[in-house]
Amino acid sequence: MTAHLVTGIGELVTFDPQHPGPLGVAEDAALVVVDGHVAWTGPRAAAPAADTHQDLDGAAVLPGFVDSHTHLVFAGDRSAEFEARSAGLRYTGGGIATTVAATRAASTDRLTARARALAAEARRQGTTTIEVKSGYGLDVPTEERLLRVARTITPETTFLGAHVVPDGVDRSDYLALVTGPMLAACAPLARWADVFCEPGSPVAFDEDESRTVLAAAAAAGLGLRVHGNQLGPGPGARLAVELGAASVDHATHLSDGDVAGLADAAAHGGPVVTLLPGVELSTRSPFPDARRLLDAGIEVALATDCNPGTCYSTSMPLMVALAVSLMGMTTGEAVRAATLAGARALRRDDVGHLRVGARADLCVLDAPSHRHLAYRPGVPLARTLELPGRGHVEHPSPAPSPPR
Ligand SMILES: N=CN[C@@H](CCC(=O)O)C(=O)O
Ligand SMILES: [Zn+2]
Repeated sequence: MTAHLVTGIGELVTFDPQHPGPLGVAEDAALVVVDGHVAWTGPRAAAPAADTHQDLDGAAVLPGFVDSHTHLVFAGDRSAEFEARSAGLRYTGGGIATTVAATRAASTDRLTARARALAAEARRQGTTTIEVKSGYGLDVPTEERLLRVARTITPETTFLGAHVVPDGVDRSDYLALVTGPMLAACAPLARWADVFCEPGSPVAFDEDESRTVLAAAAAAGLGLRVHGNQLGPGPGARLAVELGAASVDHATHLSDGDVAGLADAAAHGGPVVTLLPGVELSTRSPFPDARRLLDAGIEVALATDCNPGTCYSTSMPLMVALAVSLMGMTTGEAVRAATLAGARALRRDDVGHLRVGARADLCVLDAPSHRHLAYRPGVPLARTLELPGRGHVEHPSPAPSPPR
């Protein structure tokens, strides 16, 4: 058992109540890692002896980012759709069909290489835990293939057969496929199931359809997540509460009733609300009001939603900067949302913090404080700290326990 000591940490964000403030910050700090886990944190002057040592010269260290919502496995390019939005085109979800066609036509090797490149890109910016959804296959063999690719990257895989109804397929036939043979083929490869619940969209799913999808997934042993309230008001957040989902994502258009329901549920481990500000940036839409959710006592997470249609970014630092400057979050709240709350959205307690026993997933900033993530937007300050003896694995989390 080798102990590795990290010193010269100007500011160490732990979320450990033994250190001051809501972020559990130790200053002029040190951290000891044993067997890939945090064994000790505290002031440099009190650090125990260790076998190996590195010094960070005053850098800030945070838990690695937890990106709890991505669609990394796809082929093709939708930069023309992005460009058309600058001429006033509204996002409706219609472009998903373009990605589905390109993805079906791509080889598994090509899909794997691209997804792994995106995961590595995320890791270079400090992301150490990542969720990956299917949803650009929309037939049984391709959805299964996408989940097999996703599992080479992360144990946090999500079956999103109910992304949209594919072109030329009858809605009720597709619902039967998603909740029948497709679910049977995909459930063994996934930890979670998700649905694009957006009754205003002709391609996504309404309340009854979404409830049917989620109930079938829960019966197959999957934990639940919901894409809801993205394009307009709708039942997504309410359904997430009703069905005990771990997270409702997007949540841009919430009614007072939605917020009250989420706040009531928050007291009993109800859904985390995962905001995806890169989507509002890319689709030129109004940003969600994070302040309203935080003031109601709701756990708010931030994630990238990396996908070719609504946000082609793997950058958690960008999401933090957007949340602070445009969504009413403090830098501390945004850092919590990108780490601890992301872990809660995945029902993980081994990541997203640096309490003793946590995985030693460390994000180091080329800056003295977490505040610089928002203060210096667009500057590549964050990286994953590779520790001796751990080797370089893209996302080395072990298979987590079942969600429910
Ligand atoms: N909203 C649904 N799905 C994705 C976008 C998919 C796409 O447009 O390709 C999202 O989370 O934004
Ligand atoms: Zn999404």
